[in-house]
Amino acid sequence: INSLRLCSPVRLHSGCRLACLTNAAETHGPVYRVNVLHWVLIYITRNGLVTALNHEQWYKQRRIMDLAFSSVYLRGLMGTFNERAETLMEKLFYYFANNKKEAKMLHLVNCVTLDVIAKVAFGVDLDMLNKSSPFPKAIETCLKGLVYFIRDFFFAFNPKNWPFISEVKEACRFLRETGAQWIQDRKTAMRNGNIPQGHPYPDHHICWQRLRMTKEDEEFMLDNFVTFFIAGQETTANLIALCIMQLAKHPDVLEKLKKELDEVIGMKQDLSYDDLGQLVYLSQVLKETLRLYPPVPVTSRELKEDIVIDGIHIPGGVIGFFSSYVCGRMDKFFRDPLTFDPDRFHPDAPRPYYCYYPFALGPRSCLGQNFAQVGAMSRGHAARSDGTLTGT
Ligand code: HEM
Repeated sequence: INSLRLCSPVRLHSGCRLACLTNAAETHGPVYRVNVLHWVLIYITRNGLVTALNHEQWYKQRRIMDLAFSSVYLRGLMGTFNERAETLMEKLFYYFANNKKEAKMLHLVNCVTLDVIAKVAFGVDLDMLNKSSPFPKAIETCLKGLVYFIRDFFFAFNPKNWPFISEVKEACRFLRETGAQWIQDRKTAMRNGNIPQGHPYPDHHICWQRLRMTKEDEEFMLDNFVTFFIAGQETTANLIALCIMQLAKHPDVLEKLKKELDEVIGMKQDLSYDDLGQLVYLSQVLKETLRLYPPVPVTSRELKEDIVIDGIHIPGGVIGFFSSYVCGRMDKFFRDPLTFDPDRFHPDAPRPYYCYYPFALGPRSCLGQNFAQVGAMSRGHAARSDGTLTGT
């Protein structure tokens, strides 16, 4: 309410609006009603990891998931990362290059990241590179809906936008129904003591492990089903696509990277987790891409107590916004900030101090940070200087 009073009645700042909605969700729980003139709006906030407001609930989920994303666990996923990178390279080589066809890299890496998350998190084979599916479009539509909704309070009231809003609702429904179906399949498999064809659900898949599938587990899974696809898929795909774009613009960086890949990987067919640690320049290139193009450019945190920053008093209770995008482009923090220069992240260079946080900082920082980096790096290894596929 305070935020509403502070804002112009015609167009609410998305920040104030978020603050207001966050307060409401905390006070009234996951479903609440807001009356605006004669309109009744029902707000539903789910409890996926990114959006969980209740600390206890978040902490419980995060503890389970931290284990699932640990480096010990990620080691075991290298097979899937390698396999999907290989499929992408085959597609690029045999289909696009051999037929001299233009490849839309963002679409292709979207398919691969989707495949990887579905496989390692849920044990499901989608094979998006070779089969068409409504999945990528549904995720894109949900994200677009989210952005438009945050930008403009009255978006939903303009009849011009109603067809798009129906599309967003349909996309959300599709994602949740698919999630519910996967959970149902899993339960049936557990009940029958077998693993259905095409749905190999051994307990080491991220989201099934440690879950007994109580009603609460099911809710948790469904919320996180959407969370992982939204939080983990597009972000990683954007990172890879933007990195490819930068490499195309900077042949010198590409050459240096190829040299490193040749030296570290050579003709080896599969990358091991330990190989990744040696791909120092590739990691610098990815970091520099994230500096200029952070896939999550803004994050927000509610201040519990009053705080003074740079001599300015900020009262507790307000929502503070942090932008990795803005910090990453400030001359004060990065000299000549618009120049793409991976050597800024050379191991001997001074480390950026609290001005570089593409995965956010603190306890609510990105759960999938290592996962995303391993995923991006294992797709980088195929691009070697001899132009061959890995292993051929
Ligand atoms: C380049 C890729 C990625 C980037 C740049 C990124 C960035 C971020 C950022 C900035 C946050 C904090 C959001 C906030 O607090 O407002 C976050 C949270 C989160 N991310 Fe990522 N992310 C990436 C990939 C992934 C992947 C691959 C997954 C999972 C498969 C994932 C899962 C999550 C989850 C679950 C959270 C919420 C953590 C919590 O609140 O405890 N992310 N991510």
